[in-house]
Amino acid sequence: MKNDKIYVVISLLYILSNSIIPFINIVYFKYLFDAIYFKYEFSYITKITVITLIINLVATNIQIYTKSAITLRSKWLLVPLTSIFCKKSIEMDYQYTEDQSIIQEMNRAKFILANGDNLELYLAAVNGIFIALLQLIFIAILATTINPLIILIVLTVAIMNSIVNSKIEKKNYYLHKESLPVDTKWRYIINLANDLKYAKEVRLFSLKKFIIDKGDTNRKEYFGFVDAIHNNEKKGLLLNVGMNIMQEISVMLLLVYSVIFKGVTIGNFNALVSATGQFNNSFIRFFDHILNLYTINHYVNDFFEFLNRKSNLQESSENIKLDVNQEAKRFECRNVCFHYPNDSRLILKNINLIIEPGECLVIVGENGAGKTTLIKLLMRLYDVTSGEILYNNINIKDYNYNDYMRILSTVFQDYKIFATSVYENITFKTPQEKDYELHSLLEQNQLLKKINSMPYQEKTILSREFDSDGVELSGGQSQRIAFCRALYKKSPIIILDEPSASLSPVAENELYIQFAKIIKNKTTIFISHRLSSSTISDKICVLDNGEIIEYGTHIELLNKNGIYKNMYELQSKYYKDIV
Ligand SMILES: Nc1ncnc2c1ncn2[C@@H]1O[C@H](COP(=O)(O)OP(=O)(O)OP(=O)(O)O)[C@@H](O)[C@H]1O
Repeated sequence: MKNDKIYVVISLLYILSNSIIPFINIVYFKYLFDAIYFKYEFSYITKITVITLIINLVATNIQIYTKSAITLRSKWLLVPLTSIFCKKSIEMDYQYTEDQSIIQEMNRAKFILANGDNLELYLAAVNGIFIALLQLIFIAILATTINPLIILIVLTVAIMNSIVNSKIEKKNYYLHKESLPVDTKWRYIINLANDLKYAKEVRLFSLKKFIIDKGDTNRKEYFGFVDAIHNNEKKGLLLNVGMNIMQEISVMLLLVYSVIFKGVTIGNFNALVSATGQFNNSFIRFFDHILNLYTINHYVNDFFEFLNRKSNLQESSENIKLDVNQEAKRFECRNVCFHYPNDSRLILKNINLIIEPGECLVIVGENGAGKTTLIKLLMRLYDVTSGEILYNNINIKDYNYNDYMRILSTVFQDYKIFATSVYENITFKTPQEKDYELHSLLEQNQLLKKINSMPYQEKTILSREFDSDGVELSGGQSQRIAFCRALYKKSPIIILDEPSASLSPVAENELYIQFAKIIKNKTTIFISHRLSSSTISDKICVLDNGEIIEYGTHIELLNKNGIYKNMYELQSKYYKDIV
């Protein structure tokens, strides 16, 4: 209704035209047979025939027009619904993207949109229910005026059939639900063969057999579910056929009895035969549609459950505004402890840390020490389990969430380059003729020469997926694009999670020197495994098993003769050895 009011009007016309046709025809034949049997005048027969024909003609035309309009509009409805889904997917908490149960819920919600037929089927089921219901009402009224017992028999059998079918559909929905993760896994496996991201690993580690065997094992498991679904359907069909045969025999016997002993006319006999057939058909369709609706409704429920999923981030009534143009302020972690929602293991324990405005802090530590997790908390991708994080002496939960996101810029370890132009990849704006800011950023990050050599300079698409003139950048070049993106955002705080992972040591060194020039007054927090980066930092924080074990300047930590000094000396020894 919200997205397409005309659809509702068209549907009403469609429902009315479809439900009236069978009823009119049964009534027509009733009068026709009686007219022939009782030898009515020919003009009477002509009159009822012409009226029936006109009604049929008008109703059929409406039916044809509305049916095609409905098909078209149901397809169109996919567009606004997909937008709603995309909007929610983007707005939902980041932490949900790491939660398997929510990823599964999202996949089930996608089911209604993924294949346009599902939405069409859903809408057709809604219309079908109303059509069948109106047909049932018309025919029941007609048949009851002649012999109510017949409707009773047909109704009983139809209800029994429907109960059997609904039980089977319910079982099948749960089987299908169970089969979905298996199917998703299969899609992931076959994707490994086609997705060029994995092309190198697949070839170098001879993964052909590994992938195909895994795919085959998975399919066997999946077909176990498909088999069970088919067996259920077979059982249901057998029961339906048995009950229908019994119903037809008893109705026929009753009708013959009514004609011989109860004086039912030949017109009424014919009307009852047609009415029971039609009633049966309409009832089966009515329940078929209800079942379809019931089954798809599970997915529609998943769709709405996903849309209605509330944010897990703790809301604060404060909603304090932040100005993105303001200078950086002080960050403070006070007794911060954290565990992930699906795991009670404490990943961060009593973190106390101050990051002064404009300071450059490097977080170092072994794999799994909790560095990225600490950054996720600073970025409010997760809320702390206990303790608090303050920005400008105010708990970060009290700021308007979108404002808070705006003051942060990030380059992740697994940053993504989008299949769009250099310009859009950095600015996320529609291209302008001359963007001097972008130009100088490209220059500072040593990308200008490369970009100028591309077929359409900054308008060149950074992928060959849709465009043969597109360009695939190297890891280091892509990382520089990600840097430009973070700097173009002009936020006072920059967070970098292993920003130099794809750079050579020389390039890394150059990047840090330039970076130090560019960031000037910004607060910078970054994770790095290469300790050469820590020489440009103001402070270093060493994390071990979720705890800060050392904190201070590069010189202070070297003098401390602790873990940092060991790590640093080990790494510089490698560099020297290489040299
Ligand atoms: N979404 C998650 N759910 C549950 N546990 C997680 C999640 N993400 C990370 N962890 C766990 O938290 C711990 C710390 O991970 P984190 O990524 O913060 O470490 P890190 O110091 O950044 O490691 P690395 O240097 O390898 O990137 C690890 O034991 C990891 O398994």
